Amino acid sequence: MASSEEDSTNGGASEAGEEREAAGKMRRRGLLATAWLTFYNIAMTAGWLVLAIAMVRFYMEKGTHKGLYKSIQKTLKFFQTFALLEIVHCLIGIVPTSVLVAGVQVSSRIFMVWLVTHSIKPIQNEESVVLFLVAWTVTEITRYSFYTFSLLDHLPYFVKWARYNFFIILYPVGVAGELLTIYAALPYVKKTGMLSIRLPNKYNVSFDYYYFLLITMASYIPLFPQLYFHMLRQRRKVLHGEVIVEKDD
Ligand SMILES: CCCCCCCCCCCCC/C=C/C(=O)SCCNC(=O)CCNC(=O)[C@H](O)C(C)(C)COP(=O)(O)OP(=O)(O)OC[C@H]1O[C@@H](n2cnc3c(N)ncnc32)[C@H](O)[C@@H]1OP(=O)(O)O
Repeated sequence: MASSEEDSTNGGASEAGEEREAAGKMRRRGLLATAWLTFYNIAMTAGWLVLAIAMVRFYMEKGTHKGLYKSIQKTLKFFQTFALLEIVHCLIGIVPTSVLVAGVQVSSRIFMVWLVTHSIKPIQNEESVVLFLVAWTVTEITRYSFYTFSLLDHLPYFVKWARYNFFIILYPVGVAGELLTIYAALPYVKKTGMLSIRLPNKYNVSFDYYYFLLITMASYIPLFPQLYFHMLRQRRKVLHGEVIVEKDD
């Protein structure tokens, strides 16, 4: 497997430059933050790997996706909820990712895990759930191993390539899985009135979860392209070295 060093076109000079850049990043971030991020990324890579293995094993043993979500839900909830720390990392400035970009990405996942798939049991066996689970799992194994290897300053070129190419397919697949799952939940939510607050009540407030789901689905239309084009810009910057002047995300 080629390494980032092999990837360089300028041989030794560029290699030394990369090492200086990595050392500079570590100094700016601090030893404690670097140690924490290394632990965090290794734990998250391991967590999503466990999830991937569990999914493959389930499918090989049962030959169906029915029951898959139930069998992996605890691991999924734990690691996806743990990812809330990513917003904290941005807020305290130990990673340079935009709080807004990370916030939209993580909160939409938390929403899918807790307020859709966990709460609406009849949809747990939908094929669309498998679609987003597979997209998320492959993405996260690649992303967290990319961060880990980068922090350790030994990034294999394949991991870098995968981080900035897989998303081209996996992002639309994941989003399609999420939207189809919410869509499948709509009739059940409408029929049961779950998670909704009806008037009259002593607080005089009403909330309709059915319409909330519709609004959430609609919000993918402006938000998803922004995340996708953000990733395409990152791809050009990291893989092709283009200098990109980013507007505030
Ligand atoms: C309440 C309800 C709300 C609902 C809202 C609904 C609307 C939602 C619409 C959108 C829905 C999206 C749903 C998502 C679906 C899926 O995920 S499908 C599967 C495919 N997904 C992807 O491919 C995800 C791609 N996204 C990402 O990779 C990131 O999450 C990102 C934040 C969007 C992009 O990140 P990016 O700007 O490229 O930067 P980073 O990778 O974060 O890197 C920037 C620098 O920061 C360093 N860094 C970041 N994190 C770490 C870390 N944990 N450890 C160490 N370092 C880190 C990174 O190395 C970079 O450093 P430099 O190299 O120095 O720049």
